[in-house]
Amino acid sequence: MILIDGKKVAAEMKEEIAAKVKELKERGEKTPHLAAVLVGHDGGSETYVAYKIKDCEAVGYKSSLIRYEDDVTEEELLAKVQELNEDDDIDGFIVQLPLPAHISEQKVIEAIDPKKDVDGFHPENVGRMVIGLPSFVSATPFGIVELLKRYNIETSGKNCVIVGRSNIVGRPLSVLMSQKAINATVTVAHSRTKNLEELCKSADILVAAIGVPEFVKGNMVKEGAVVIDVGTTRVKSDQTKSGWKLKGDVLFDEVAPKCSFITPVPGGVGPMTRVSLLHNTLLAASGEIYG
Ligand SMILES: NC(=O)C1=CN([C@@H]2O[C@H](COP(=O)(O)OP(=O)(O)OC[C@H]3O[C@@H](n4cnc5c(N)ncnc54)[C@H](OP(=O)(O)O)[C@@H]3O)[C@@H](O)[C@H]2O)C=CC1
Ligand SMILES: Nc1nc(=O)c2c([nH]1)NC[C@@H]1CN(c3ccc(C(=O)N[C@@H](CCC(=O)O)C(=O)O)cc3)C=[N+]21
Repeated sequence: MILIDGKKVAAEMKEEIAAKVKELKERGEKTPHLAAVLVGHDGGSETYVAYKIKDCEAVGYKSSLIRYEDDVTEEELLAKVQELNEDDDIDGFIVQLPLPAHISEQKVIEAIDPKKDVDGFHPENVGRMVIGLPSFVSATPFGIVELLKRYNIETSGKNCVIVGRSNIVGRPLSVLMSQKAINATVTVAHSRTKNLEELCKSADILVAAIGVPEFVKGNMVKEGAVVIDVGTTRVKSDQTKSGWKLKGDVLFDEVAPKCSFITPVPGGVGPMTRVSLLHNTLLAASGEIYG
């Protein structure tokens, strides 16, 4: 069993990005600038946005954080998106999800200029990705594919089962995994899927992206499978200083001994999501996607 070290791969990618930023600066070009919009005080969102700012500093980007309280109106938020779209200094920005219930996430996502949509959530980027055109690809699926590549994991002709069909993870990952460069045969499972246990057991590559802690048990995994655990659920714990513990969607101790490769939580997919956002920001700054 090989433990996939997402933290290490992400650190390598960060170094590659930092080197490119250094070159840009030496050529006298603009410093890449990523902005993040955070609404409210959700613990998870606060953590992820704080990481994003730290990551930007580490590779030499400029970063900005725009904060709103929970009671911000949709109008105010849309006006800010417009302002960020028009701000020439900002190369890319993200609006952290989830948003409060009175704000339409879809409206906000569609208001983002696709050229600055480094999350890859705008329908234009999703559509371009589906037909294989240059696009910003959602950070988590991009990070997962990068992990498979860097560990030289064979994907061609393999049965890939993805549990979860969200717009930010499961669905875009299913598209990437079936593309010609990857060539997996993909099945997308969800809460209405029948015989999920058997289906998972048929997977050469099993991806769990559901948000149900320790859902995937040992008896659901084929001997020699590659298991990618996307889930990150914060559960209360009296064993940690913070009072929280992060749990994946995979019951690691049962599943790991059966795997050829497995990602841990934390330290697997999460760090790859973060570095993929940095990757997309560099693409946005260089105009490589849209010219
Ligand atoms: N590590 C990282 O970088 C990231 C981690 N995450 C984590 O990944 C997890 C999933 O996130 P996200 O994709 O946004 O989640 P969503 O809640 O948007 O989607 C969850 C998906 O899982 C399916 N599902 C839920 N319960 C079951 C079940 N019991 N059996 C089968 N399918 C089920 C749902 O089915 P249906 O559609 O039928 O409702 C849905 O398609 C979360 O823990 C999240 O925190 C998310 C993004 C990045
Ligand atoms: N607009 C938007 N874009 C996102 O990309 C986005 C979002 N909204 N909303 C929430 C989800 C979730 N997400 C994660 C990012 C990093 C880790 C991560 O770094 N995890 C670490 C541990 C983090 C910790 O210590 O809490 C790990 O797994 O090792 C996890 C999850 C991005 N998301």
